[in-house]
This record gives sequence, C-alpha cells and structure tokens, in this order.
Amino acid sequence: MASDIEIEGMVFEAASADPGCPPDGESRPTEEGPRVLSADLQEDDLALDRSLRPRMLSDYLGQTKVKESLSILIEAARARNEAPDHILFSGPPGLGKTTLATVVANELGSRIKTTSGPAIERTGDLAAILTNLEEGDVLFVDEIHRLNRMVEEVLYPALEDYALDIVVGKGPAARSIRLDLPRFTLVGATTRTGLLTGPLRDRFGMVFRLQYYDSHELAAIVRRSAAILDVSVTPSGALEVARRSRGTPRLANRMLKRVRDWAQVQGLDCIDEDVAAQALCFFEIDALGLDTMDNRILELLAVQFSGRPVGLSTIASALSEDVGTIEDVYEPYLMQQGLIIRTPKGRQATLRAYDHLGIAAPSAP
Ligand SMILES: Nc1ncnc2c1ncn2[C@@H]1O[C@H](COP(=O)(O)OP(=O)(O)OP(=O)(O)O)[C@@H](O)[C@H]1O
Ligand SMILES: [Mg+2]
Repeated sequence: MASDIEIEGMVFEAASADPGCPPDGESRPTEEGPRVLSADLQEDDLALDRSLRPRMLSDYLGQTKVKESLSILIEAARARNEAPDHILFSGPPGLGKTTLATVVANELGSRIKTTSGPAIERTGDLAAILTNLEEGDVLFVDEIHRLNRMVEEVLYPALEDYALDIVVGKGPAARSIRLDLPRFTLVGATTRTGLLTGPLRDRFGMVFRLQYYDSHELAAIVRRSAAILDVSVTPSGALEVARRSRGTPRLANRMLKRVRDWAQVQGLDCIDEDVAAQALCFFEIDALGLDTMDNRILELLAVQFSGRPVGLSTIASALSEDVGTIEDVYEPYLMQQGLIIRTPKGRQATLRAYDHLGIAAPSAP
C-alpha cells in the first residue's frame, strides 16, 4: 500500500482502499447467480485471467490497427529513450484494456503501477501515487471516468508538465508549491468514454477504442487458451465457441472452460464443433451468443410491443432489471448485432431480431 507522505508539514494520506489493487470490474450477480454471458470479471475468471493474459504484443491477438499504432509508439519512445505519450483505451468490458496496459509496460520494459478511478478518493491519494513513481513508469488507472473532479484537476498539470501543484497552509498564509515529477506514462482505461471530461480526454496523446473481435480472431484466442490449458479442441470447435462469445475474449475463455467441463463430464476428450454446440446449448447460449435475458429483451420488443419503439425504463421494469444494466450490459451487443436499434422514441426490434426469433415481422400499418 502507498505510504502516507509528508510535504512541508502537510501529510497526504494514502488511499484508504489499496490503490495498488484495482477492483477490476464488478460482477453483477443476479438472483440465479452470476450471468454466464456477463462480460464483467467474475471470481473464477481471476485465476484464468492470470494464466491466459497475453504478456507481449505478439501474444495479443486481433485489434490489428491498435497493435500497429502501439508498436510504432513504443518503438519510437524506446529509440528516444523517453516515456511515450499518455494512452487511453476505451471499449466494452472484457475486450482487453487491462491486458493492453500491461502489454505496453512489458514492451517498454517498465514497471507498472495499477490503480483505479474510484480508489483515488482524495487529491492526497493521487499525490502519494504520483510522488512514488519513478522515471519511465507506467501508471495504469482503470475506470478513469470515475475519478472525481478535484483529483482530476491535480492530474492535469501532472500529465502536461510532469508537475504537482499543491497548496500548503490555509487562509492568507496559503501558498502554492510545485513539485517536479518523473516522466511517466499514464495509461487509462474506460468502458464509458462519454463520461470522461473533455480536458482529461484531451491530455491523452493516443486514444484507442477497442472493437468487438470477429469470430476468426476469437477462434485464434480460443486455440491459444486451449493450448495453455492443455485442452484439445479442433479448429471448427474453436470457431463454434468463438461464434457464441459475443466478440469478447473474456467470454471466449470462460465458454472454453465451461465447454471443457461439460465435455469432461460426458467422457469426451476433444472439443469439436458438435461438442461445443451441444455444451453451449446446455448452458442456454444460442447460435448468436445470446442468453435467455437477451432473448427476453428481443421478445419483449418484437412480440409484446409488436416492433414499436419502447423506452429504456419500460424495458427495465418489464424485465425487473435496472436501467443501467440493460444499457451497459445487454444493449451494446444487441445493437452491434443489428438486432435492435435506438431511435429518439426508444428501442426497436429490427427485422433481424424477428428472423432470429423465428417469427414473422408485423406488416407495416
Ligand atoms: N487480444 C487478446 N488476445 C488474447 N487474449 C485476450 C485478448 N484480449 C483479452 N484477452 C483475454 O481476455 C481477458 C479479459 O481481458 P481484460 O481484463 O484485459 O479486459 P478489460 O477490457 O480490461 O475488461 P474490463 O473492462 O472488465 O476491465 C484477459 O484475461 C485475457 O486473457
Ligand atoms: Mg480491465
């Protein structure tokens, strides 16, 4: 844990929560237990994450454009022997933001200090973290959109001028002093770029938005993970797991594990396309990677509301879910798959949703 620091008689308290330990995504347990398809980090992912997390850019599969830009940035910084520009990774949970932050540090041969927006409660917490950095360190701030305004203000000069402005004393005796900081690289991660303030976003030299992976990229990730876990999987088996993993590596790894368990109980020692499909049907994950809740949303829009636009809060109350969960967890993938669209009047099922549900779309009035 960061120790308290004392500057000119003023003690800055270290973060109350250990800033070195990120609350890496909270799982959203439901009444039936954690959702298999939630891309949020769940407890049994932790050990899996440690063993499967790529360490270098060469093990990091997919996101080709992001990787190309990063490798140029890293190579140039290494050649100049300088800390690279601050980097922001954004995108839905489980796409590899935390992984990329550690890959950047590994590629630079730098130390990484990890913390998260909500863990830095006070400006003193941030001061303690910043003054403990060394030249060339990578500071990874997960959920950076959850930093509070006061902390953000202290961060601005640290990012721009590698300086920490602190006010010492109170009232008329108060004066501001400026401390020099070592040149470090901030790597921020966020699932909600929209919630990041403009001034903070502007201070990142590079902003990368991670995209959902296509099934061939995910199949490569499944094959890599299967090799590490010593699971035998055929290329078409890997592709079947990939197709049902919602474009998300965390889910692909989790599905692989579930399928492996199912196959083992059935006495099967190789995961082929058939085994993967049967196992995932058993876990109620359909061919598009949708689970029961996703299909209930589609049915609500397509059948109960006959394809008319429906407000988010109506969807949430009809399904006894909260609005934020529908918006952050379910909707992005349904939209990305073209199953629903957002209109000014609400969410609407598309023809593809009717197709997927196997029912006829209502004819236009
Ligand atoms: N490109 C990739 N290649 C191989 N494995 C990957 C890749 N991206 C992610 N993974 C795997 O997916 C898991 C989840 O990735 P990670 O924790 O980096 O996601 P995240 O974007 O930080 O999610 P969150 O928003 O929940 O923090 C990792 O353990 C890693 O094993
Ligand atoms: Mg993360």
